[in-house]
Amino acid sequence: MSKTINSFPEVLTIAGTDSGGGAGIMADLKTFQARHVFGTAVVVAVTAQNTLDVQASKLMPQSLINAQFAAIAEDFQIRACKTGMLGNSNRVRAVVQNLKKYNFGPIIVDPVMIAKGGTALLSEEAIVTVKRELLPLATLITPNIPEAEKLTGQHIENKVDFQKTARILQNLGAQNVLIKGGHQNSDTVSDYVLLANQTHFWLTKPRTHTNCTHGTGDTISACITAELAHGADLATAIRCGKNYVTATIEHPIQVGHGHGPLNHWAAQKEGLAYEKI
Ligand SMILES: Nc1ncnc2c1ncn2[C@@H]1O[C@H](COP(=O)(O)OP(=O)(O)O)[C@@H](O)[C@H]1O
Ligand SMILES: Cc1ncc(COP(=O)(O)OP(=O)(O)O)c(N)n1
Repeated sequence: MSKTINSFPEVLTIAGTDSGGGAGIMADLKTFQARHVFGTAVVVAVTAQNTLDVQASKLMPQSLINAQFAAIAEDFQIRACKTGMLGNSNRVRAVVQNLKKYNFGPIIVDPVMIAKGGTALLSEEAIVTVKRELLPLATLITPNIPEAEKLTGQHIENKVDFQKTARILQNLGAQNVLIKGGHQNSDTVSDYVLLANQTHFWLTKPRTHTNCTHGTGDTISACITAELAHGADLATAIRCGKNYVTATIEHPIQVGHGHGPLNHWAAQKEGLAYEKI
């Protein structure tokens, strides 16, 4: 007789798909799988994308977004969730309404705006909606440098700028802030964390010189979501996210001809696989 294993926390990603398998919902689900949580998804947008560029995209009708939320709420006990590509103001509002309606645990907001190739994944007008309506729901917001600059109007060049910007994001309503430093021009990559209780710290790793960094933002936020669902405290979850994404970048795989995807097997090789099963 087969034995049912029922010890995987259930989590949710609310984002866009990437036909090339490297970013968006695809990166989230690969990370969830590697971190031993059961991943579900609300598809807000579909993109025709590969490692070279985003070639087309379509936003899902709001009724279908609502229906996906309802289907998940009816059948799963979501312990933590994250948002990614949300497209435009109406879709951001639809997501906000659903997040208020259902209790899906801690909300990790990755305010995805622009793909590596330069394509906008969030309309300019929607940035204000994210700021006013989504940010106050965020347990943690995880912008990269350009996203943090857009949300706050603050230019980020040095460590003090990171700190000021994180404080502005908290004043806008996000409880905790992680500003990712991948877009710096340096031999190390430093991310800055400001927690709700004002504890703050830097997470610094050597920069890997590779073009296989497609999906890094999705991956770190998905890993943090998974760890929170396992019951980790936020600081531990963020440190784990940083270790996980670093491992996936440090051991590149050869897929596609542009910005390659991450190696989601790498973290397991490094003994970072979740032990509690
Ligand atoms: N070349 C790299 N080497 C090591 N870590 C990196 C590299 N590029 C990005 N990271 C890390 O990956 C995560 C995502 O970074 P970032 O590129 O800033 O965000 P996004 O993918 O959203 O643009 C961060 O933790 C960052 O420090
Ligand atoms: C559908 C979709 N969602 C998000 C992204 C952006 O992913 P991110 O990890 O922030 O960065 P790059 O993929 O641009 O490196 C995406 N491209 N597609």
